[in-house]
Amino acid sequence: MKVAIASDHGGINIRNEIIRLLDEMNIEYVDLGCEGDCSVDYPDYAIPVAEKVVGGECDRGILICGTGIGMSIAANKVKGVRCALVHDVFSAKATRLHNDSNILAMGERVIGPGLAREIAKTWLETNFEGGRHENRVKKITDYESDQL
Ligand SMILES: O=C(CO)[C@H](O)[C@H](O)[C@H](O)COP(=O)(O)O
Repeated sequence: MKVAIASDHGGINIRNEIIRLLDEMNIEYVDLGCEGDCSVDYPDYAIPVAEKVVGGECDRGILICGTGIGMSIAANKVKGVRCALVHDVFSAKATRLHNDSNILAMGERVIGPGLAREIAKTWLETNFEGGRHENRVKKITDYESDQL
């Protein structure tokens, strides 16, 4: 598995924590910033991560900003992205099992690094359940295909 990861200035500490986790899990990753700690715009980071995932260069993406909301909104504009904004371990597991989410968004002004690490670990280790969920996800991708 290869992961694309990025944050804005509001998510640097959790991004560093998740990079440590990826190293411990021997998961390959590409870090798309942000560099330094000055104020940046979350779409400039969400969209490149999303494009790496839907383009096939990476299998999954992880995005962190202050709330995770801006990152998830921006990433979900990219066709093929199913970005889940998650702040608890139950939802991290459920969104992989049921939604086959391919990007995880979290907010550093919402949760601490310890919980973020548990969420990311669970999300990375959980496989899509398929079955009844296949057709539900297909309805989303079919809708996307019908868009311009
Ligand atoms: O986009 C966001 C909210 O939806 C992120 O939380 C950003 O990190 C946040 O908006 C940045 O805010 P700041 O006041 O410019 O640091």
